[in-house]
Amino acid sequence: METVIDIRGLTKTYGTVRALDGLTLSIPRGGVYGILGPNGAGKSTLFRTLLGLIRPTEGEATVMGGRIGDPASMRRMGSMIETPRFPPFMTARQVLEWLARAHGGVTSAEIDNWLQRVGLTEAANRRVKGFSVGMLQRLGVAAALMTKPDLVILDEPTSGMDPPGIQEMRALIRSLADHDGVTVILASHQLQEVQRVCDRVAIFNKGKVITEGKVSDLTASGERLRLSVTPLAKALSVLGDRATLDGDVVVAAVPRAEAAAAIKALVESGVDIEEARWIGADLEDVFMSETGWTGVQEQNRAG
Ligand SMILES: Nc1ncnc2c1ncn2[C@@H]1O[C@H](COP(=O)(O)OP(=O)(O)OP(=O)(O)O)[C@@H](O)[C@H]1O
Repeated sequence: METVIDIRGLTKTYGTVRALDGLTLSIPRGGVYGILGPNGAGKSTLFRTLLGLIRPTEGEATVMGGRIGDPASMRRMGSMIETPRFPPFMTARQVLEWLARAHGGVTSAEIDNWLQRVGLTEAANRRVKGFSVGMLQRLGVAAALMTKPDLVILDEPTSGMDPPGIQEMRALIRSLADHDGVTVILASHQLQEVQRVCDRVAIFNKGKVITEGKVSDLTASGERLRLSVTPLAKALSVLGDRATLDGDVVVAAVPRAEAAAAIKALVESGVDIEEARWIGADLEDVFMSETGWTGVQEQNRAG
């Protein structure tokens, strides 16, 4: 596997807080890679470290073969960290022209193309001080990509966007990976979006990677058998702690290899099975089980 980022034992401490705690991770070239984790898990700290904005306390990382801060590697990397800020009196086009002059090698046709790809053609000549958060995010993405990086890091690229904006951003991110050959690394709390757009993800907690893999593998490993049965109580007692009740159906965490035996046990106990089908876990289920988060805990906190 060709990698764009190799991280070995990266630690960043702030006083007693270990924002990154011996983090080790390799990110493959190509595709869209998601970094997930609850608030404070260390996602932004990792991005800032990779971009050379903060120094790690221990450990090392290479970005496209170069050490952190290596100018040749940094030139091949674009980024948008949090909602970007631009001089408010400039128009969107002026912002890109200004950044293009600083970087060099970006034509005005390319600026037009990026304005169009991020959906800002109509707003191109409006001052950014009137822009919504979502519009600033789009302009930030155009600014990050205009210099034709091989790798782009996007921290919460859809935060503050409305559903159509999120959909457009998803299509843009996919097209960057699929048609422009850019490796996209993004952090997001919007797990449904991540599941739709990312090829692989790493789930962080407390400065460490707790799970990493292809989205399809992670969600397949959480498959459940969904059973419409009567009587419910009998089915629950036969399946034991493998089963939970979801409304009026039983959801059983039974491996495929054991499914036939579980169904036979139900039938032999006098349970009628009206329907049995497999349902995949979604990324939210995987995230919650890996990070130990439960809806009940969250409701208790809110209450
Ligand atoms: N400059 C700083 N000074 C002190 N502590 C910091 C600093 N930056 C981050 N931290 C702490 O480091 C930990 C990791 O923070 P970080 O912002 O990397 O998490 P995150 O996963 O990006 O969170 P979020 O999802 O909320 O953006 C947190 O406990 C945070 O409070």
